[in-house]
Amino acid sequence: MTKPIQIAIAGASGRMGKTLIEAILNHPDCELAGAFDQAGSTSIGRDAGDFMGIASGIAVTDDAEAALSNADILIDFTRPEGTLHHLALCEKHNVKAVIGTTGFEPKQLEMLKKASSNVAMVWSPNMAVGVNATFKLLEVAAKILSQGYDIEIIEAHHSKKVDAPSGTALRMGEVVAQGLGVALDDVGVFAREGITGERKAGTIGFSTIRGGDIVGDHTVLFAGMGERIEITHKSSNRMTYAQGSIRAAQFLMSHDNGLFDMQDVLGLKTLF
Ligand SMILES: NC(=O)C1=CN([C@@H]2O[C@H](COP(=O)(O)OP(=O)(O)OC[C@H]3O[C@@H](n4cnc5c(N)ncnc54)[C@H](OP(=O)(O)O)[C@@H]3O)[C@@H](O)[C@H]2O)C=CC1
Ligand SMILES: O=C(O)C1=N[C@H](C(=O)O)C[C@H](O)C1
Repeated sequence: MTKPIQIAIAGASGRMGKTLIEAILNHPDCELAGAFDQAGSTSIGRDAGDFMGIASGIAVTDDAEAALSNADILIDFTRPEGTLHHLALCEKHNVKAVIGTTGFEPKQLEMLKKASSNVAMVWSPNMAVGVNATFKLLEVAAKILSQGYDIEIIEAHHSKKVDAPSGTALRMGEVVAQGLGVALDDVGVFAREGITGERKAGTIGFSTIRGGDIVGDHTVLFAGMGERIEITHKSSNRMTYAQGSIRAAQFLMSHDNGLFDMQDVLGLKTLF
């Protein structure tokens, strides 16, 4: 019998933190090794399973190092500055990391990549299997529709989301741009207001919707003359992100260092 994977959760009281704790407590091959959050969070000192009426035996702490001390893997869905701090602790304590946080500035992303030379890490803006399948579909669509189609990416999320466009929308833009043989930095259009002039051919536009409890919708629109193609993914439950994160944790158990994404975890890079 293989030993259960010991997993610590950062941002334990967040939307994803709680979903991850629920997924781990219900998973036959994983154990909750620690749960932590920021000092001052109302969850500190409470049992990590409190919100679902379960006694997990793990108290939420504001001592990240203590929470990581018995962990094989950290799963972190917090904010870029928090994630980078936690990664430094992972380096110190030889803990692998599954990172779902989005909204990194380019400099912060460099720091994350640097940490992966010592920490085995999966970082993906979206852990859901369906979204990663959609990335693959977009790769193909962009190649077929590279001429004569205007490309727009529309995303919608709940009112509490703090970054825009979503990490997933940006990754979709990167995948499409790569399919077109250009860099997203050169063709991305992130805002339109006033007299914008006609749409410039070859650009990729982004639109953001924020409202209510929308878990996460993404559409890539290829608008041609006389026809439109829309590739859409809609999330209705955060558990898909949590289950994907656990698959990422299982994948990392056989790696000592390096930066991977969900395409690696799901074996999609070599599919076609
Ligand atoms: N890759 C994927 O599949 C997905 C990624 N995400 C991303 O995950 C992140 C979290 O999303 P969500 O759970 O909705 O957000 P929440 O705001 O619900 O949760 C964030 C958690 O992180 C904590 N936190 C905030 N700032 C810091 C910090 N500087 N250091 C340490 N902890 C901090 C919060 O604590 P406090 O409450 O005290 O502020 C809270 O517990 C976002 O970047 C989001 O885009 C979300 C879903 C799927
Ligand atoms: O903040 C969220 O909720 C989500 N964030 C991720 C992103 O920015 O792409 C993934 C998912 O869309 C939910």
